[in-house]
Amino acid sequence: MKIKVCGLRDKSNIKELMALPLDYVGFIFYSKSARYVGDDFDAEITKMIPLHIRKVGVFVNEAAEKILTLAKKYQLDVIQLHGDESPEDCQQIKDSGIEVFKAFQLNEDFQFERLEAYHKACDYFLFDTKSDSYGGSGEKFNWEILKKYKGETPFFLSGGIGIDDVEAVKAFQHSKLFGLDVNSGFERSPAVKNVVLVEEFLKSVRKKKMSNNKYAVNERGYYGQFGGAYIPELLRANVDELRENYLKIINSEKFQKDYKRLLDTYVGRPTPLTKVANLSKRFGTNIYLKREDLTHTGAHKINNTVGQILIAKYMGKTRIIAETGAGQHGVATATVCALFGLECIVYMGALDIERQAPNVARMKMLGAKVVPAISGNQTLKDATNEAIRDWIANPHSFYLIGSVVGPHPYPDMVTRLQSIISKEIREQLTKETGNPNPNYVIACVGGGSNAAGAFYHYLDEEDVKLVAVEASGLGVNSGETAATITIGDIGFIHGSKTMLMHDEDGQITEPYSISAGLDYPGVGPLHAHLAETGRAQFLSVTDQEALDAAMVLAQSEGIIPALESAHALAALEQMTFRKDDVVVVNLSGRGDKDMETYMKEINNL
Ligand SMILES: O=C(O)c1ccccc1N[C@@H]1O[C@H](COP(=O)(O)O)[C@@H](O)[C@H]1O
Repeated sequence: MKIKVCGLRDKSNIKELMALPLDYVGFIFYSKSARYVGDDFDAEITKMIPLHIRKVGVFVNEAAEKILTLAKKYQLDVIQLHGDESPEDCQQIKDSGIEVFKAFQLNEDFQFERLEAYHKACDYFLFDTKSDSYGGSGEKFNWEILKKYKGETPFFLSGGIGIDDVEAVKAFQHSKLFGLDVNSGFERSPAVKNVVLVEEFLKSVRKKKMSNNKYAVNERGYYGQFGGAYIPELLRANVDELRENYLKIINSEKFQKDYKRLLDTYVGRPTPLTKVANLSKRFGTNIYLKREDLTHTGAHKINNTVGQILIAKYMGKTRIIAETGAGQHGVATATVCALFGLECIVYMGALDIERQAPNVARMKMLGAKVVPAISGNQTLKDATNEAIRDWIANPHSFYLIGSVVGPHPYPDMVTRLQSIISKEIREQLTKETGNPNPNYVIACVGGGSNAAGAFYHYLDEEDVKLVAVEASGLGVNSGETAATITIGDIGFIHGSKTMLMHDEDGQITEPYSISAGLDYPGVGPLHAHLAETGRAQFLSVTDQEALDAAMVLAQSEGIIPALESAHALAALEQMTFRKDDVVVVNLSGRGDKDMETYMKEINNL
């Protein structure tokens, strides 16, 4: 929720307010207002305002020429029009490249149809109370009226909002509510705000709503209708042992201390949140990359293997089994087994062993035994079957799964271990913009572990739009795809009920994507639930679109992304953003491992 504090002019008061996480500050250029900045307002005052706080000039029926002159002098980012300005007046300001807020004074008789002519000409509306003055009346209106507002343009709520309105504000819901504009309700005297009260208001309004756990796993291991533990009887004891222990261990102080120490000193966390200027310019917004590519081993997978190896140790397990497709999870598992001196057996389809020679060599160098799966298509699915067979035969082993898939508790356990990603994003954005919540979090989805981690702390923050990007391979209808949510159905795979791709006989189909990490015929049950409830938007990106996006990032920012992450980047091309949106893309891994593919697929490399 964006917060604007309006009606400022006193230099020392403004200085104090600048220490608060505000989004907008407003200056009244209407001479009949008690908050009028005055004819000789010092332009140095607006210059000292940090760039991330946007400066709004408030005008009433003023000539466009004068507005634009003052906008230049005071470096205003936004013009708020509070009089009887027409859509053409708004458009004229907008055409000059400045953002426009148009204020409307509401009462029960307000005709919302009036707004239709303004949508194109305004960036935001501001709904204030109908009064004899043009604004700043300190009067509230009945917010219920806004149920009638069905327009596209997001709005600020305004009109006499004060510290006593915190609960009402938190309870008020409207899909187009963008921010709050506060003014006379926080004044010591005209144009001088009570900084302590403003700070208290900010904290209370932004305090994380008590999680309603709408998207969390329930005690039976389900996300809505998805999840559960559909496993052979022979596996029951192993899975139950893990289910009974994982939360106790993860929540223990000792685990938290050991896990944090490893994340900080071995994995290399926190990973940076990089604002990418050239990409931001390209998409006309503010793009940040969460740099999982900078972790040890070069991808987010290590957050999970470090956590699971600790859980295995605490459970007294000495033998680790894993399956791997392209070898990345195998390498991350072999890495932590080497670190902890544990036996490591990695099952891998015989065909994948042939295709992924460097990763096979890495696993061997790290001391793991790589066992070929020679049944079926000799790919990931067959490797998983072998790993499960091994687990049944060797119950003292720990089966280390690499994504938010498999029977409960794996999806929840892996999500929690990856949630460090969104925990850090929140902390880093708070420092950077004053607000922990971005407008968008975008991540690629195969099984879905990097996306689950990037989404986790935002699941109940409905103002943050979650975007999951699947690999559509050669196209969603080409038969050569991995876009499970887009073309799949409900079914059962790897011990859980979820969405998967299957043929007419119900057989799971072989997925295809240029990116090995997205080449999976199912998706974690959390993501199936996010898709079904509409909490996350699912987009799909072809091989070619991902390759193009990888080139754009490499050549505009000097970062070569993993092919998986390139899918998340390519989704930017399918979306439209506002100038002041904050967009976080989870850059799940680095591109070194994909150089062979890039060299094969991109001309002149
Ligand atoms: O604040 C003023 O004096 C003012 C004068 C003329 C136009 C707009 C003005 N302020 C805006 O009015 C609303 C509501 O303020 P309040 O909370 O009721 O005091 C707000 O958008 C101010 O930006």
